[in-house]
Amino acid sequence: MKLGRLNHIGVATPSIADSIAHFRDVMGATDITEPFDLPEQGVKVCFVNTPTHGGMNGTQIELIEPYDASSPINGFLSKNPAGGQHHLCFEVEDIAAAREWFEGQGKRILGATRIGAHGTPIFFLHPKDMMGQLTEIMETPHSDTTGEH
Ligand SMILES: CC[C@H](C(=O)O)C(=O)SCCNC(=O)CCNC(=O)[C@H](O)C(C)(C)COP(=O)(O)OP(=O)(O)OC[C@H]1O[C@@H](n2cnc3c(N)ncnc32)[C@H](O)[C@@H]1OP(=O)(O)O
Ligand SMILES: [Co+2]
Repeated sequence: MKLGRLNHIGVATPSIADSIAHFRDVMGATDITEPFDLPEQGVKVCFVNTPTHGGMNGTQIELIEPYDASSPINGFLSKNPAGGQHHLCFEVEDIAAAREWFEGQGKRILGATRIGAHGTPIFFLHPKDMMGQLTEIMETPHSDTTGEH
């Protein structure tokens, strides 16, 4: 396994609208996507694009707000009512090979591999097996990927 690009930092928030105002007005963000719903993932999502560097897109801040009462982030927000850093997402070239690697390492994978907010396959690794860090693994978007973000 080779460490891939840090695609995004997931930040849970009770209010995407408040977080957008914060990143725009306090942090000076100029490139923020329109929020969109991912009901199958239980979240409303919005991306704050950070500046590019070395010709590469900057790591995104992925703002996530619970979509409904069954959202997987409700537990986190009940413990962290103001929100905060929720997960890290690293890119891999081959999601199936990555899944095999982490299974071989005895790391708990949370649910099936599914299509994430970038339109490519993703899975999550349990924080308790990942040094306390909820970790998302995402297949690198390629030019033919249908992802919108
Ligand atoms: C997929 C769309 C988008 C994308 O990028 O494409 C996203 O990233 S959406 C992100 C939201 N979806 C997920 O996070 C899916 C995976 N997450 C889960 O299945 C749950 O959140 C889970 C199982 C990690 C935690 O669920 P919950 O908090 O309800 O369970 P527990 O209270 O039993 O938590 C167990 C244990 O883990 C600690 N915990 C929970 N969340 C986190 C976290 N984000 N970072 C670190 N640790 C976390 C929690 O405090 C418990 O620890 P304990 O010491 O036992 O109290
Ligand atoms: Co994510």
